[in-house]
Formats: sequence, C-alpha cells, structure tokens
Amino acid sequence: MNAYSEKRDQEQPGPAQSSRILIMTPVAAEQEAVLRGLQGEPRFDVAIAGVGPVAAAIATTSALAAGSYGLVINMGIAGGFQGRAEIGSLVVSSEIIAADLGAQSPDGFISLDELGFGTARVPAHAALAGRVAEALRAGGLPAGMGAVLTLSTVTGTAEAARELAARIPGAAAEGMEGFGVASAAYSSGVPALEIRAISNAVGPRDKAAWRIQDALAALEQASSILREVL
Ligand SMILES: O=C(O)c1cccc(C(=O)CC[C@H]2O[C@@H](n3cnc4c(=O)[nH]cnc43)[C@H](O)[C@@H]2O)c1
Repeated sequence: MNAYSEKRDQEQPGPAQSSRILIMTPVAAEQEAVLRGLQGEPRFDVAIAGVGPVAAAIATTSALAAGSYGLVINMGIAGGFQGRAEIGSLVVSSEIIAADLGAQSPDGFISLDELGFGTARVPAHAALAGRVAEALRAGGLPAGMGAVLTLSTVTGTAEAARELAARIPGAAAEGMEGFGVASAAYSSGVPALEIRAISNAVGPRDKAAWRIQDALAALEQASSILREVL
C-alpha cells in the first residue's frame, strides 16, 4: 500500500460543503432523460461526461472547477451481470472499480492495488447509496446495490463476462465512465455515487438485444425520485 491508496481507503470526503448536486452522463440522450426526471429542480446540474473514463474524468474536473457541489453522481445506461442486475433494473454503486486497470499474467489478472501502484477502487458514499437504493425501491423501481465496474472496452464475450464476475464477486454492472467521474470527484474532496440503468446483459455482443429506450425510461424515473430524496 502507498500513500495514495491509503488515502483512498479512508472514509469518503466529509460533510458536504454545498447542497448542489452534479450529475455526469456519458451522452446527450442520457442527459435528456435525467433532465426530464428532474423536472427543472434547480439544485441539480447535469453535464455530459463523454464516453470512457478519461473523457469522464476531464469533463468532471472541469465541471467541478466551475461550480460548488456537495455530491457528484455518474448516471447512464450499463451492462448488467447475469443473475445480479436484469435489463430495465437500476444499480446503485456500493463501490466503483476500474476493472481493467492492472496487468495480465499467465496466472491471471493483477490489479493496480496488487501491483502497488495505487488503487483501482473508489468507495461510493455508503449512507447515500443505501438511502437512494431504498428510495428507488420504495418508488416501485427494481433497484439493487453492488459494485459497478468501469472498463475502457465493452465486454463482448461470455468468457470475459465470466472472468470478471469471478474475479470481482460483488460486480453487478459494467459501464465505461464511473471510475473517471468518481476519481475526479474524490480528488476535489466531493463524494461520488454511480447509478446505472441496465440496457443489456454483460456478455456476447448482441446489439438487437439492447434495450436502450427501456434503460433511458428507468433513468428518467430514477431521476424524479432523486429530486425528492437528495
Ligand atoms: O456497438 C454497439 O453495438 C453499441 C450499440 C449501442 C451502444 C454501444 C456502446 O458501446 C455504448 C457504451 C456506453 O453505454 C454504457 N454501456 C452500456 N452497456 C454497457 C456494457 O455492457 N459495458 C460497458 N458499457 C456499457 C457505457 O457506459 C458507455 O457510455 C455499442
């Protein structure tokens, strides 16, 4: 463990200094769904992160520099791990993990943490994550909590999906931006959450099976509940 990972292992940033909330979505369709759900609630800003962890980290850093926020949430569509998050359901992050940050070896994947170069995990704000998941369920939405993985490449084979699920037992969903958004928030001392609506199963690429409109509708419904609970 080094100083960087020790810092990350500590509690999330302390009491929020601002009641404003920044939501980062990968693309405009997700931003529009979230804005419809928020119905003009002025405490929220919704900005576009771009696709992938690097674009997301840069965009989040810029948005945080331009305003004062007490919470950052990455919202978007995502893949769900079989048996853990069904299509159309929502996943609230217990942890945000850069699942491909590390090294391959003949004996398996070695994470950044194991390599001793920092950490590939950002804890979500635990109390808030629990409160949000509970509120979503109380609002009639199928919502669970679990680790949300960030990968730079969408998983596209059954073998890769099985490897990830076995290597990261709590994994519920997979997106491409969460770790970038959460790392930027953490560096600015702001707690982070990820909320994903499941559009497809993690596994063999089958574009016809993606349910993007259903996932966008779930994002909109979740946002209207966030407006009440946060
Ligand atoms: O090439 C295709 O078939 C295709 C069709 C629609 C969307 C895509 C994407 O790659 C979208 C990536 C975008 O959506 C999030 N996302 C959604 N599902 C997953 C997933 O299973 N694994 C990783 N990311 C996913 C992601 O956060 C991006 O913002 C491709």
